[in-house]
Amino acid sequence: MRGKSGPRIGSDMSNVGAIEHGAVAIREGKIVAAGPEDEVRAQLEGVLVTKELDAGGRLVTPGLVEPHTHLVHGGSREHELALKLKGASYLEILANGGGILSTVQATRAASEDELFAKAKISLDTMLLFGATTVEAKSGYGLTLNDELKQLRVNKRLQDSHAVDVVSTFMGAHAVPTEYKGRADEYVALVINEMLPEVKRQGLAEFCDVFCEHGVFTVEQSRTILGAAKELGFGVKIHADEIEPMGGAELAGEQGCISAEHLLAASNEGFRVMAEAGVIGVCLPATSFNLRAKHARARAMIEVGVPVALSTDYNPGSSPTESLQLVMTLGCLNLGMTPEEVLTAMTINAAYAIGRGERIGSLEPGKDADLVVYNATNIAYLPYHFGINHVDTVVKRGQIVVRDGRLVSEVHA
Ligand SMILES: N=CN[C@@H](CCC(=O)O)C(=O)O
Ligand SMILES: [Zn+2]
Repeated sequence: MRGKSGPRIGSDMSNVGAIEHGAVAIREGKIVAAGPEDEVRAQLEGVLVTKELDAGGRLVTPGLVEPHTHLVHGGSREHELALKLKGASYLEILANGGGILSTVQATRAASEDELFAKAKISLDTMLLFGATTVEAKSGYGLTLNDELKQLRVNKRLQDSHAVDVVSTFMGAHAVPTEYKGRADEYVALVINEMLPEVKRQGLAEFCDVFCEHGVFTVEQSRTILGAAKELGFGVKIHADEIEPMGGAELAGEQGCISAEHLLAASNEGFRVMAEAGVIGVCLPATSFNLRAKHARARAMIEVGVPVALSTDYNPGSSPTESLQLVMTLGCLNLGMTPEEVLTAMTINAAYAIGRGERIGSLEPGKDADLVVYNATNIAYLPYHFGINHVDTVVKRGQIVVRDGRLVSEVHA
C-alpha cells in the first residue's frame, strides 16, 4: 500500500495501491523499500539480506490500527444481554446505575495488576486478529486515583507489549453515581484536578468526552475539550451516538482529531467535520451489538470526511476484539467496499490517533508493521466472516505472531 500524506478522503479511500507480486524490505524495524518484488530486489542489490519471509502469494497489509477502544476495565456485563432482549435501551440501563456505571464499580474494585492481566489478554487477542497499534481510553475510574490507575495500565502495556498502546484520558465518560444531579461539579473536578494531574504524569496524549443526552451536554463537553487543549492534549469526542446533539458540529468547532460513533449526526455536522479535517471513527460492531442504526459512512465519504473504523472494544456496547468482524460489518452494514474498509483500518485509523506519518501504510520510512493472511485478496476477509485469517504479524520488523499464534519469545 502506498500513498500521500494525510488521511484519505472520498474516492481516494478506494485507492489502496495493491501490488500483485509485491515485496517489502526492512532494516532496523523500518521499511526501506516497498513495491513490486523485482524493483525492491533491484534496490537491494549489493545489500546483505539476513532474513527472508515468503508470504507465498498471500495477502499482506499494513498492521491494522485500532483508533478507539476501552481496553482497560474490570468485570464483564453479560447480564445486560437479558435486559436488552427484554427491550431495555443502552441509556435506560445507564440511567439505572448499570452499563458504564457497573463497569466503574468493577474497575474501582480491581487492583492495577488485575486490570493489567485482563487487558493484556485482550491486547493479545487484538494482535492475533491483526492489530499492531491500539488506542485505549480510561473512563471507568471516574475518581482521580482510579483514572490514574487505568492510565498506568496503558503505560505498562505500552512498555511491555508488542502492540503499541496510545493512551486517552476519558474522565468524562459518565457522571459517577456520587455526583448524580451534580454534573457541573464533576466537570469541574475533571478540569481542575484530573486533567492537570494526568498531564503532569504524562499518562495520556488525548482527552475524550461522551457528549450525549443524559451524560455530558454540548456546553459541558466544550468546556472539557477547551481545558484539555489548553493543557496540550489532542481532543476526541463521542458524538451523536444515540441522540442528535450537535456533537459532530462541536468536533469541527473544537478542532478534534476525531469524532466517534456519529450514528445520529446531521449532514451539516458532516460538512463541518469535513471542512475542519475531523476523522469520523465509525464503530459498526457497537451498532450491531446494540441493535441500533448504523453510521452513515457513505454520506461521510461523499462529503469528504476521512472515515476510520474500530472495534470500540468495551465490556458493554461492543465486547469484541476482532477487527476482522468489523471488516464484515463495515461492508455489509455501512456499505463500504473492502478497499475502503482497509483504508479505514490502516492509514485513516493511524491519522485518527496522530500516528499517520509513522504507521498505517507500507512506505519507506514507516514502521515495519505488517500482517500476512491466509487469503489471497482483500475481499476474502470480510466475505469469509467469523474466523481469524491472520497467519503472521510483524511488528517493527519482528515476527510477533506466527502460524496464527503468539511467538513466545516476545510474549514472556
Ligand atoms: N458510548 C460510550 N462509551 C462506550 C461504551 C462503554 C460501555 O458501555 O461500557 C462506547 O464508545 O461505546
Ligand atoms: Zn467509546
